[in-house]
Amino acid sequence: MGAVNGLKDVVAAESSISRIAIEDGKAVLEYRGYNIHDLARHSTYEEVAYLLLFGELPSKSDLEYFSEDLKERRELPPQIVGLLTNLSPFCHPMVALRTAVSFLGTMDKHISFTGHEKSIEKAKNLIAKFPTIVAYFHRIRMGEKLVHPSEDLGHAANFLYMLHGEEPTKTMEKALDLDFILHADHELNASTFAARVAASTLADMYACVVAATGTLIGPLHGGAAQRVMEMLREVALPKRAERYVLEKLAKGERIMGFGHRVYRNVIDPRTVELKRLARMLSKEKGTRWFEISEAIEKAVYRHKGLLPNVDFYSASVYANLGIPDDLFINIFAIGRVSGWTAHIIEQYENNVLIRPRAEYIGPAGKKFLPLSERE
Ligand SMILES: CC(=O)SCCNC(=O)CCNC(=O)[C@H](O)C(C)(C)COP(=O)(O)OP(=O)(O)OC[C@H]1O[C@@H](n2cnc3c(N)ncnc32)[C@H](O)[C@@H]1OP(=O)(O)O
Ligand SMILES: O=C([O-])CC(=O)C(=O)O
Repeated sequence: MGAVNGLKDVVAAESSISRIAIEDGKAVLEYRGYNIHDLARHSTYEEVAYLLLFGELPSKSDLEYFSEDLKERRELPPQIVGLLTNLSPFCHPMVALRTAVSFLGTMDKHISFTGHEKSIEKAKNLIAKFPTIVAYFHRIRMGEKLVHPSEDLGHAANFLYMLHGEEPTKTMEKALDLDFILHADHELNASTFAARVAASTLADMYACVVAATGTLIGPLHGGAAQRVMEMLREVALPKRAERYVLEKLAKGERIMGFGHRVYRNVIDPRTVELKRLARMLSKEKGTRWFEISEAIEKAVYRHKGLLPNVDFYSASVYANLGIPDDLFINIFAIGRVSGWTAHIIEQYENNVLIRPRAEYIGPAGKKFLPLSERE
């Protein structure tokens, strides 16, 4: 059999974490069997993180315990604060996050343990500390005083509090919580696959999450949302969307936030939720980001037949939450770390080394010439 470049449509692992299917012409996304729309409407990110890690929805007391546990793990060791302080202020916040994850590994005496209990501990630590790393690095680079984690606020509200230095409104809190839920997992996307490849060698969880954060940053994956925002700023007015799209397509360039490896000709169910959220926030904040986005969506569909992916409406959601453009990928990572760690644990617990083959297409059997004889 020939090579399947990009592993397109190759089923490369068994997993019981998220299910993507096309049923009756519509895309369905479930986490551990629960539909994303139900989770979006009725749960919180903490509930979803618990579901992804433990496989079942928590009881009320399980959730209280888990949420408290996460709160207690939020603060960063002074060494990590020192590291963030010493990074260059022009370091991309995703590079800062990746570096901090690696550094956290140096402080874990049980770094190489891959057993269930220790892995859950590491996962909870990473989920709890990701927002603090992102908010602290942002405030440090802006020359602002750190805002320490709150003991009262939930995961999403606490992040906005640490970032902006003031408690968010209920609408902002709910919006970011919903965004985290929608980004929490997505089967074998590139960053999760990278994490699983690392896990399949029994590398430590920090190494796996470093692989995932390093992969998410790429513009064909999580990096697209930041580029979407650059596009929204460049387009600036809904009436300019059509021309922008036509010019891009004529040059053979990709429009960021459109197209998807799995959702082909069907709308990503997360986009439906994010579009609703983007519309609501733009109205509430009185911005034009939603209008511009919708005009671009229509033009791209008209001229290329492509649908928006999860990164597209995320951009205007984040802009309306007052999040700087270069933190967009980090916001994705804060949501996705629960999925990454759940996949790493699943890989450890049913491990087979991931090592596919390549179809060799270079020259073969060439005669070796010693250096002195080469021209
Ligand atoms: C969280 C996430 O990772 S979601 C994805 C985020 N990434 C982006 O938004 C970046 C823009 N999108 C893309 O580059 C692609 O759609 C990907 C990488 C997401 C998926 O790529 P693939 O599954 O490999 O699709 P592929 O690259 O083969 O594209 C199929 C066709 O659609 C075109 N196409 C796909 N996406 C786009 C786009 N965003 N803009 C313009 N054309 C596109 C391709 O040029 C190709 O056209 P052709 O058949 O005329 O050559
Ligand atoms: O699944 C993918 O290929 C990309 C994606 O939408 C995600 O990671 O959320």
